[in-house]
Amino acid sequence: MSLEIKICGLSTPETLDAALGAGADMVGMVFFAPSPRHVDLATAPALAARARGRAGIVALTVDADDATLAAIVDAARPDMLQLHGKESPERVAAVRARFGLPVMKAIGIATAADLARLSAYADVADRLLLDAKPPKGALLPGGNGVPFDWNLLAGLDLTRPFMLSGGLDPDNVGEAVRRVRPPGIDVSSGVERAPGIKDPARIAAFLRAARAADATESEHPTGDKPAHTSSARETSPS
Ligand SMILES: O=C(O)c1ccccc1N[C@@H]1O[C@H](COP(=O)(O)O)[C@@H](O)[C@H]1O
Repeated sequence: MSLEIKICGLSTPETLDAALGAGADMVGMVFFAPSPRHVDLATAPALAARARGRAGIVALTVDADDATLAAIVDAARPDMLQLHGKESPERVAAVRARFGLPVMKAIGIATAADLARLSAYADVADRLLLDAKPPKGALLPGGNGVPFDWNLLAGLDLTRPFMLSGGLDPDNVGEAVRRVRPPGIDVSSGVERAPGIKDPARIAAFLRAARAADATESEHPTGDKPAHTSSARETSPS
């Protein structure tokens, strides 16, 4: 299965087209007012219509209540919900049941202790997004452009597919793909020229570098099969 690539925080038709044209598998819209990438409910339908059928549409929310989620689902008709706040496993399960959409739960990683939280979420989410924990004082829970120590993922054995994120950019994504060999990757600020302003050239460079590393790794693996693939199933939580 080839690497799935998500470009997140797209908020204009031009940059959305850049991501689609460069071959992104998923495109993310951020519904979180403090973010410079925030998309409002009036803008979302046209953006989503542009992407529909060409890439998976992911709606990113942060600790949103049911009414807010309902409005977002109504406006964007996403293919997947990304929960990027402090949602508990119970809340993830409830959102999934209520909206009937696959859910990707973001988990902040800073130390090995953070990995202990993964299995509870793997039981209820369709996918996990392994992101860096926000730096102290950060205004956003994600989209901060900081990586975490990928060595922490060595030997990880997950029952769900995951996406690697946090501080990826066109220069480091090849190394990330070769070292971690994640099923998917996600990027936001690393393909911007300024906070919230996506750069079509950086989007294309990111996809090129990631695809090249994935192709090389598939043809000439440089290491052992990563442990996280040993039991990962493409099934959904019941
Ligand atoms: O992008 C945002 O503005 C954002 C806001 C609130 C929560 C998450 C957000 N983005 C997600 O964070 C990861 C990592 O971002 P980055 O690549 O390090 O900038 C990104 O993939 C988004 O899914």
